Amino acid sequence: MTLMERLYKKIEENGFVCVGLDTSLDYIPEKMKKNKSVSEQLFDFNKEIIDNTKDVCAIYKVQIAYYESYGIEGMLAYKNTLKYLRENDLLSIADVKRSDIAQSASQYAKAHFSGDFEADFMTLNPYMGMDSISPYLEFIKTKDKGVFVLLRTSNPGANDFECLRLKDDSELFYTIGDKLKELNDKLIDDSGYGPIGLVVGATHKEEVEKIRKRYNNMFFLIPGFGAQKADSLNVYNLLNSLNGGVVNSSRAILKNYLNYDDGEDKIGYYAREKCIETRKEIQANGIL
Ligand SMILES: O=C(O)c1cc(=O)[nH]c(=O)n1[C@@H]1O[C@H](COP(=O)(O)O)[C@@H](O)[C@H]1O
Repeated sequence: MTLMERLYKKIEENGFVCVGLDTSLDYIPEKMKKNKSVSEQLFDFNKEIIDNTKDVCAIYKVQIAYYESYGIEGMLAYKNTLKYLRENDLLSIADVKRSDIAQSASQYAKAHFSGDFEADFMTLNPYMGMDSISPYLEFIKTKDKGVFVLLRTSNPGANDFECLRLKDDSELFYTIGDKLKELNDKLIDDSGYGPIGLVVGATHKEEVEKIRKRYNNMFFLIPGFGAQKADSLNVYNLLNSLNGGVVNSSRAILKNYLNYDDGEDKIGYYAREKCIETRKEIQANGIL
């Protein structure tokens, strides 16, 4: 089975939620931290989340900044989390948002598609141009990996550059999306899936249907639901196509336990409940 086939199978079996492991020591209860190194604290929290959510989510996204910010100890937890996911036949996205000249991009590809930090997918920033994306193709083809490229991000500042109007009055991000679609179309395999996905935030109501239609045969990574308060209807509209996508939620899942008196003893249980609730809220808009 190819990587994309495995991803679609996970979605079919477990639903479309992507659990974001944006893990911070600030969210980990003191009693769980006691007598442990920082890397153990972060990893043990992730393990609790993973063990309790693996049958109610499609994939995990590990946001690297949360680990880098703790130095070597954090990166040890990052490495061990990816290893644990791999060993348990679970899929991972390295949320690293890389962008660089081709030679450096090749090194990023090697760093995140092999060795200590190997993940199944990586997030990329396309603003340096297509030669900053193409070095990843070698790994995509030889190691069956995939990338998610930022298209329309969920933050308010997305409007600063992504939406700049070109001479023909179209917004800049559509030029980027069209180029990525062209590339992905060439890579679609016999199963009908391509390895280049788009990151489309669900916080921008106006254009979600247009984006979904225009890139109908591409897979979407959809952040913004949960802590960033995107409307569930936007998420539904972004998912609602043959090629669909996954919906990331990070803090709302990881910190759900804080809403309950017995939460500290049931961190994984409440993360699981939040995954199920997320799925239901989005599905309330229609059949997916
Ligand atoms: O690429 C991303 O994952 C991403 C793109 C985007 O447009 N917006 C966005 O929030 N993200 C990431 O998605 C996650 C959202 O986290 P929560 O807001 O806690 O659910 C974070 O890891 C962000 O870095």
